[in-house]
Amino acid sequence: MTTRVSPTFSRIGVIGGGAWGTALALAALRAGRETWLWAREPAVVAAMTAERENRDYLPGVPLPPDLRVTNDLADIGACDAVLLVSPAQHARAVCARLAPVLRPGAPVVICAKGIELDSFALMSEAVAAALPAGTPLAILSGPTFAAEVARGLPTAVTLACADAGLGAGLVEALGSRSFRPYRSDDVIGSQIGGAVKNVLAIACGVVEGRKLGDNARAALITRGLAEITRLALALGGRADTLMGLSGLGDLTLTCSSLQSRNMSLGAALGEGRALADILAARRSVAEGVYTAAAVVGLAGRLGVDMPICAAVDAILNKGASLDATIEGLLSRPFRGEGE
Ligand SMILES: NC(=O)C1=CN([C@@H]2O[C@H](COP(=O)(O)OP(=O)(O)OC[C@H]3O[C@@H](n4cnc5c(N)ncnc54)[C@H](O)[C@@H]3O)[C@@H](O)[C@H]2O)C=CC1
Ligand SMILES: O=C(CO)COP(=O)(O)O
Repeated sequence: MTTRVSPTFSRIGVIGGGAWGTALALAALRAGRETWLWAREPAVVAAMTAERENRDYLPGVPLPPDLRVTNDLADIGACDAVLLVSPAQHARAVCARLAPVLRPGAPVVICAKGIELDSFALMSEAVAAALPAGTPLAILSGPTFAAEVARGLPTAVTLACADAGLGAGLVEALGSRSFRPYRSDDVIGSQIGGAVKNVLAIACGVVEGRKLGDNARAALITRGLAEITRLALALGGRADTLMGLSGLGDLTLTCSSLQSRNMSLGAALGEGRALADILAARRSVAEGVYTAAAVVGLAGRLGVDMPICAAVDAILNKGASLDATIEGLLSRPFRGEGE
């Protein structure tokens, strides 16, 4: 159902004291909202409160005194709208903890990018199953390195919501000169771009690490977009969404910069480092590592061909050799570009 009047949201709660949750909290503050940031680790809350900096996940960015930091989910549940910024594999569990304290009718904006490993559920499905029935949901996705958003550099995102009035209210609440949300009603398509581009960024990182060249990276981006679009269409998303910020926009960003945790992980793999060693040296999440298997499972269930994602999954999870997997991709039969 579409609400007629855009609701106003004066108090925003952000779940997730990682880089992106912290950056989004700063964006909400800049938009003029009272903002609460929940971090899971008491030590991170204590450090953010005392030092006014998130040294663990977003070092070097001062946190203004009016950012409220909390370890109590009830503070978030009392807000007018909630941004969910936990890693995708933990989103369902965090929502189960939020559910009993969530203000009835408060919308939850999903900002995590990924597909659940065990269930192959999209974030909207996993989160809806854990929250009270009827909780309004929206998706925020797009080309957004947290460190740049945190510094107030110009950024545009897709904000997708089935309810146009609610979507417009959330855009008003979160938007500012430097953080520009564009409305959409495609909650499926806007999730697929953000989830799958992380897997493709690992592939582009491998190309970088193996020194296969810029042509190969452009080919992967383009054929990767074809894979994303096929999956989104099979799930009921729209192709035009994938040509927008949450699709092409995010794919281009993440596949072109070693600022991306996914691309840099792929580059390290391409240089010959072992996945376990790369992961052991990081605290931050590289969602593509988990979404690779989920996307391949989901695509298999739907009969969608996703050879690049399957190649990444084979390298990460099935012990496939890098060179043999690259050779396998290059030896595929020639086909029409639109097939
Ligand atoms: N960092 C970025 O530039 C962007 C990140 N995102 C997405 O935002 C989501 C969160 O990523 P970041 O903030 O970058 O994370 P991060 O890598 O900076 O930090 C890891 C986060 O995971 C949390 N965590 C670890 N174990 C957990 C558990 N068992 N339950 C709940 N939370 C747990 C930590 O508390 C921490 O907040 C991901 O889905 C990511 O793809 C989306 C856009 C930009
Ligand atoms: O989602 C992102 C940019 O839009 C962040 O990408 P990484 O998680 O690969 O750093």
